[in-house]
Amino acid sequence: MADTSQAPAERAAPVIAVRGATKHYGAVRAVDGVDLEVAPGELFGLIGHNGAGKSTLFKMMLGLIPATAGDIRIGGSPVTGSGFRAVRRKIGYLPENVVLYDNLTGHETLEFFARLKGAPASECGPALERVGLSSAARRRVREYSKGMRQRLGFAQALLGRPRILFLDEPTTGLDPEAIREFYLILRGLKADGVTMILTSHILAEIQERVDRLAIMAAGKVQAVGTVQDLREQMDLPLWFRVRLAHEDFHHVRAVLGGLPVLAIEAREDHVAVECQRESKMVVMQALASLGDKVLDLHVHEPSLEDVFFGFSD
Ligand SMILES: Nc1ncnc2c1ncn2[C@@H]1O[C@H](COP(=O)(O)OP(=O)(O)OP(=O)(O)O)[C@@H](O)[C@H]1O
Repeated sequence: MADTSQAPAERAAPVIAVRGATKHYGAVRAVDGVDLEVAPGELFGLIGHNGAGKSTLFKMMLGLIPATAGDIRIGGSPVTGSGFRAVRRKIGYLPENVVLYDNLTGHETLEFFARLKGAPASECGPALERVGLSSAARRRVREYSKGMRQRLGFAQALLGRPRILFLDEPTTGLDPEAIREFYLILRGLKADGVTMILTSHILAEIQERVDRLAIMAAGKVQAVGTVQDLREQMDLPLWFRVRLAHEDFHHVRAVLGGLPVLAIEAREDHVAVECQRESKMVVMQALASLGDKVLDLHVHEPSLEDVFFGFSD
């Protein structure tokens, strides 16, 4: 099987290249020898329990805190070098806790950040519109809900038309519709070739949306790859959910006789069949041999949550 755990060498040089990144706070190994590569235009997820080291790694990658050891390059420039200043202009960052000034309006807030970034003030209106805050642009931030504050934080990250986006828990406080809109924006940015790395605790949310992800635990990267790569690395069993007419349930047992299945359970309106991944096709063929008796058939792959607990526990 192809190794997609790291960006393949034949692809363009990685936008983010982390080698042996380490950050110690006294005895705490917040980040402990992390290697990571993010390819141009990739949407990369970083997941892990509270305190796993995600935000610390983000800050190191942005050159905001010095590493105890290791080499971190963004766009080929070491984040500690003088050349990083130019690269930084191409980076947008949404911190975990974005600091906003309650007395400013949403528009004034963006004007403030635009000045800091050297971005034209003309970008502020469109950025607010992009995150759905146009109608609240003249209201003071003190009146903003949690989700509106988060959107405003995202809008500031978009100022200056960044080519690389670091988004630390970007969907915290967003309602389901706003989360969907947020990922639509990311999809548009990805189509424009923007490279993005984001953290999230909502695994179901990022499962279908990131190209690859890394699972961090205790400062280390435990696994890297696509969701499917990680499923295969964990070798978790999968489930078939077979719906038949009730009187036909016994046929399932009959066609699966002698096959390497882990469990067959008759449920209220279906039969659940569990097997290892390598047996998936033989089990599927056996079930297909039931022909018209099968009313419906679903394969349930392990979720990212199943995989996550497998790697991080
Ligand atoms: N400035 C600091 N001084 C001392 N310890 C720190 C500091 N910043 C982070 N840590 C420690 O480093 C470890 C990693 O913290 P970090 O904030 O990077 O985790 P995280 O994965 O982002 O967690 P969360 O999901 O809760 O945001 C934790 O044990 C934390 O207490």
